[in-house]
Amino acid sequence: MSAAAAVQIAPQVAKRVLTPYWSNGVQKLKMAPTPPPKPAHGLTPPALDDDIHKLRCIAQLRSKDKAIEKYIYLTQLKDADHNMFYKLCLENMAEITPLIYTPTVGDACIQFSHNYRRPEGLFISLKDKGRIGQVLRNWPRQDEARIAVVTDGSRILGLGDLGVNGMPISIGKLSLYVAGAGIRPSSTVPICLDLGTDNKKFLEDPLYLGLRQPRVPMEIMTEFMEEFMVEMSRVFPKLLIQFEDFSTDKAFAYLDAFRERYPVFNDDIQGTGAVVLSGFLNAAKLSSAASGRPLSDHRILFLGAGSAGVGVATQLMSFFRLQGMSEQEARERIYLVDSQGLVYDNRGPMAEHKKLFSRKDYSGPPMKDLVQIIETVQPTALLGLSTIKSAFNQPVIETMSALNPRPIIFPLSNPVRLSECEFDEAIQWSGGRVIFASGSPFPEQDYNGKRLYPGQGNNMYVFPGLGLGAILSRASSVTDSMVEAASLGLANSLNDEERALDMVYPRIERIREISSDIALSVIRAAQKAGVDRHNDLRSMNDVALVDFIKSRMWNP
Ligand SMILES: NC(=O)C1=CN([C@@H]2O[C@H](COP(=O)(O)OP(=O)(O)OC[C@H]3O[C@@H](n4cnc5c(N)ncnc54)[C@H](O)[C@@H]3O)[C@@H](O)[C@H]2O)C=CC1
Ligand SMILES: CC(=O)C(=O)O
Ligand SMILES: [Mg+2]
Repeated sequence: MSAAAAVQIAPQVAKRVLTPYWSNGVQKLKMAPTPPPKPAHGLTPPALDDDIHKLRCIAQLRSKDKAIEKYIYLTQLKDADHNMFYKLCLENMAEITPLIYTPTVGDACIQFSHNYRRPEGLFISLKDKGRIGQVLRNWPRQDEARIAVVTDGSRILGLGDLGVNGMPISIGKLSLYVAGAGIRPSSTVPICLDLGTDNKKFLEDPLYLGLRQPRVPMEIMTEFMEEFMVEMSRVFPKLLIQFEDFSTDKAFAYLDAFRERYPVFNDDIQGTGAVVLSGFLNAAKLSSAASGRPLSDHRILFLGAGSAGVGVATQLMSFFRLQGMSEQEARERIYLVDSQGLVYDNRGPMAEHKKLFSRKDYSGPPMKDLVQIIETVQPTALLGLSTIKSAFNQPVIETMSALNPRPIIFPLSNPVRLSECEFDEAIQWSGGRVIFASGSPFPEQDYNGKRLYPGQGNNMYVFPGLGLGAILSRASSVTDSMVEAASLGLANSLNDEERALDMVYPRIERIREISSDIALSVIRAAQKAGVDRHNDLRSMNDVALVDFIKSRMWNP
């Protein structure tokens, strides 16, 4: 924020919007997302040098024992010197991503109200209904805004309803937009909506920074969301919106309600669908090479039928359809299991989002035991989006391994402590044959003298490139074809070395290169769908377009 912009904000307004309500004067107002200019000569030590300072910063980071302390250090570094923060991110992606994103961001959310130090992002609460536009106009960099990550805190990772403590998830995702796709930091807008919380512990916590009331009914939230989206499009006409970590009912409802009207996508449904399809395609190649089974013969079993599980199932189904299967054939490849067991028609009433994949070919008693379900379904792939730690136990993995020479097992729940299994367990119980990807990172393992690499099946591989492509093409909406293009762009981005190591996702260190490939595919898909508004890009060939994409990436 420029100094001029800072003085235009009446202090009492800035305080209301840019600090959570509960800070109530306890907190001194200080807004500084843009770093101050370089201090004049004499105001820094004589031997301060950027390259050496980088070593000093990484040493300070590594000197902290706890991940949450490292998170706090990095947050302060981002405030004080965002160039240095992003330099460290880009040069140490594998080390820093787990600190600014899952798993550590989960703890940062839980502790947000306790660790809060200074304003970052926009907080919009139920109390702002009727004047949301006025609140949005308090954002200091309106003209520059290109991407907002918006959460209502109702389902943060697998941690449940965290209310206004969900803000760090919007901040963390946007840091990955900057690091991973070169989105300019000043064009990112983290937003947390406060519609109350049903988290009893937070409601009783005197330090909790959100409204002290239960979540409002869906009808009231929908009126709020309508006003919010209209005002967002007025105040930020060039903005792409990513909905993040809304509870499943809201995630589907608001994606459906707004996706035709505004450039918006839901990361948990669509981003996760895209990233898991991509990893599944690479895993299926490895698995099919061992079993001789064609892609059309794979059967995928999901543990978890929420926004993420059904989002992935939908993406897989649409891919199978592109391969020439009928809708029914494609649907029949997929089996959902939720907290009540296998999802099938005769089980009784069920939520709308599960109906498409509800089985019609089973009508016996409820089937709850995962081993029994695996023996009945005989899946080639087992995907976990259930938030149930250790659900993929030894009998489950042994049963998958008895059925498949190379079982595909993806425990995708976040953060790491909710993962359905760990990498070393999956290796031991499958005799080293597992093809593995998880939502949060696990370390590489050695088994029988061979190094094995876990994939990270996390939407962080997709949303930066998808967002970059949508922003550069000025897409008026985010179509299914753009999401699919992002997924296939990622699947094709493995290089020879990664393929030789049986990896299903590329190394995270290559994220910039991957994001530019994904952005190219997304822009082409937007053009094909006719939703692009930057028509000059149409006449560029792919080489010129990739050069253009790279030239638009911000570098620290
Ligand atoms: N790897 C990635 O990129 C992503 C991972 N996720 C993770 O996926 C998880 C689920 O997210 P959502 O679908 O939005 O949540 P959700 O709460 O809507 O879905 C959870 C599902 O698991 C089922 N479930 C709960 N207990 C179960 C049990 N004992 N046995 C079988 N099923 C059970 C529920 O019935 C529900 O269908 C979260 O941990 C989230 O962090 C979400 C998005 C992206
Ligand atoms: C990765 C992600 O978006 C989630 O766990 O919700
Ligand atoms: Mg999410």
